[in-house]
Amino acid sequence: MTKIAIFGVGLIGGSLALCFKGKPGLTVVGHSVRESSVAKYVARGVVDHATTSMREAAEDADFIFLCVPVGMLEGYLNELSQFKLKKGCIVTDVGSTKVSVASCGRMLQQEGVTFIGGHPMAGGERSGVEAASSYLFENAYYVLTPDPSTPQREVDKLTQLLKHTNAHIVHVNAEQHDEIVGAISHLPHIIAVALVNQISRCNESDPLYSVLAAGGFRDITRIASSDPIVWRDILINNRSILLKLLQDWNEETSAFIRLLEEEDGDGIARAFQEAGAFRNQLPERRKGMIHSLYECYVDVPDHPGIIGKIATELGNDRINLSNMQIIESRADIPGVLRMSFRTQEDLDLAVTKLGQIGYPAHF
Ligand SMILES: NC(=O)C1=CN([C@@H]2O[C@H](COP(=O)(O)OP(=O)(O)OC[C@H]3O[C@@H](n4cnc5c(N)ncnc54)[C@H](O)[C@@H]3O)[C@@H](O)[C@H]2O)C=CC1
Ligand SMILES: O=C(O)C(=O)Cc1ccc(O)cc1
Repeated sequence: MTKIAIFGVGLIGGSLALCFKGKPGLTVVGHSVRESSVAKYVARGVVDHATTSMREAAEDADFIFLCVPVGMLEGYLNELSQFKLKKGCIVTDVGSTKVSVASCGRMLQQEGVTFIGGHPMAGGERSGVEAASSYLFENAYYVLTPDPSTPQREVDKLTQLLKHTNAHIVHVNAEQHDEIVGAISHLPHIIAVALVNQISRCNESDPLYSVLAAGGFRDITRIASSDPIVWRDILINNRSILLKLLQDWNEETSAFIRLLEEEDGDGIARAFQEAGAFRNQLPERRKGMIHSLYECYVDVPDHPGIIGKIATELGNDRINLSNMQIIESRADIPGVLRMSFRTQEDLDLAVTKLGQIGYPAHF
């Protein structure tokens, strides 16, 4: 049996565990510092076995995945370096930054043990094992950052195992990773949080802000609901890159201030044209870092029986609904049902099916 130990069975660790569990020849052990979490992992069927003992989880493992917040990785690597790990063991992490962990990985100087940094570029604003899903990484990029001295055989072993995630494995240099991910993921999280907090302050004097912010504003700021501890650690860890990016951001907003002060309509239109041209050529179908919302809406005037009917019809066609919610439900107005799916494919299938059964979807 190949033993996989997962430290931190939350959104990412739990999703990896679900990708590996039940596959022939693999056994998955989860580790948590808390007894109550250990019981929960087993009860939810996410792992084959769980323990609060780091030694028990690590010592005869073939693969060790560190899936804890970025600020904890150094401590975990330090502790692992005190144990006698199995010869041939591969230790990897899933942290959202890669430069600092690469240097900590060098602490694992045991013969036959290899550290390879990793980052599955998929996730979401929810956290904890409750949000874990075996579909999370499907069609997403999974970055590995082996250094030039890492034996190719070990990189191949990890790549082979990660095939169970159905992600697309890519190799990126750790420095380049942190710069790009800083720009396309960390900076947008900061901007979303700042924007939501700005509007929240407006809302204190006029609650109509939050009423009208339903829908579009809520959707474009989804990532502001991400886990505070996970994101505290990411931003602190990548702070030098983020400080530079925020200076560039200040220049972008200053340029807009000037365009408005000078009532430069052509300049504003040009900014939209340039942004649109770049954005329109971004790849659409592959899952990016910040995941898309695969959602549609259906009017349900007579909703009590119809919700069950729609769920059953989609289920019969094996279309996986990830969430379903009535967002208007008063006697005097028609109900609107919001349906969320995990993939574009499920959404496309659902839209076709809904049309066939007389409930055309809108977006
Ligand atoms: N959330 C996301 O979408 C993504 C997160 N990541 C990375 O994955 C790692 C784990 O993140 P998630 O699974 O989202 O978080 P999570 O909060 O769902 O899971 C974190 C796990 O670490 C454990 N843990 C151990 N020590 C902890 C401590 N001192 N404080 C808090 N939790 C502790 C928790 O019990 C939990 O099992 C992080 O390094 C993050 O940067 C990578 C890709 C996507
Ligand atoms: O909520 C989202 O869509 C994300 O941005 C998910 C995410 C969070 C952290 C990562 O390192 C990678 C992906």
